[in-house]
Amino acid sequence: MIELSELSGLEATDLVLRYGDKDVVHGAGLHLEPGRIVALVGPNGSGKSTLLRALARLHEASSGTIRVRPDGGEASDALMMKRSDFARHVTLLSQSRPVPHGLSVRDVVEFGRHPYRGRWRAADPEGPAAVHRAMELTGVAELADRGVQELSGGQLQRVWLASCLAQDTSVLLLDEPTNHLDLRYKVEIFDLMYDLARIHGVAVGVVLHDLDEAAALADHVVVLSEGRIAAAGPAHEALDAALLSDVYSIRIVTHTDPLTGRLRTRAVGRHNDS
Ligand SMILES: Nc1ncnc2c1ncn2[C@@H]1O[C@H](COP(=O)(O)OP(=O)(O)OP(=O)(O)O)[C@@H](O)[C@H]1O
Repeated sequence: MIELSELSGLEATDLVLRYGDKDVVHGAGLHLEPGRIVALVGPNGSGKSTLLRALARLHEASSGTIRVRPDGGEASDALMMKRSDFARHVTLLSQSRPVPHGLSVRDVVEFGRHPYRGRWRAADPEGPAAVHRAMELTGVAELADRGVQELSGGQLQRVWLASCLAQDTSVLLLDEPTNHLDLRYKVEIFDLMYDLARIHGVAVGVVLHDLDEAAALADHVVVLSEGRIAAAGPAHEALDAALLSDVYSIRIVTHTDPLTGRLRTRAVGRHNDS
């Protein structure tokens, strides 16, 4: 297991992100700390995926800073790091990935070890154990020799997650990771995220649409609206009913579940205003 003291998180400040000449994120900041889960929520098109992709250096920031502290020492400018060095510290499970042709599940999970192999396919003594562990954690070990093209959407999602886990990073970014998953795997992936944060000290940043899931899972919730951070903090603070109603343009009510003490939200439609 990784020592907590060796780990650091990722800190982004004042990120401006654009497509062409259109700004879609206007100066957002985010701090992902070791051992904690940050959920990004917000309406469609509010900039969640773009922000996550920028944190993973898959979308170039027009301005702003992203820093990571790879070895527990001084924070480094992530944008200046060598790609392979950065990939040892930060990984992203993105929303949609093309299905590779002719590859087995094991091949795809092993791809997660690419930052450790280098250009000349150098030895990666920890690779086999990391791949095995990632497949066990995500429940895909029994699929190891199957072609990824044969898999269901949910199985494939777990294979991609296994590939990210094999990368063995201290920052894990997940864009709607429970898409396509049935109830069992959804709960298991949430449990896994919790364990990765709490036991292994990983800094987790996750985009979720379900506000109740965000409230249940995250230490810190960030509400994005039209590319700006509308609220941030513990769920009970950030998920304010009036603010959410404004952000989502629909009436949203909240209450605290008396059994769990967790915040629950409900969008009130025209036919369920009871
Ligand atoms: N490739 C692209 N080219 C141009 N504009 C884009 C592109 N991708 C996204 N956008 C725009 O950027 C804005 C933010 O999109 P983004 O996908 O980050 O939002 P999101 O909050 O993740 O949305 P969703 O909840 O629907 O996944 C939207 O206005 C979207 O139309």
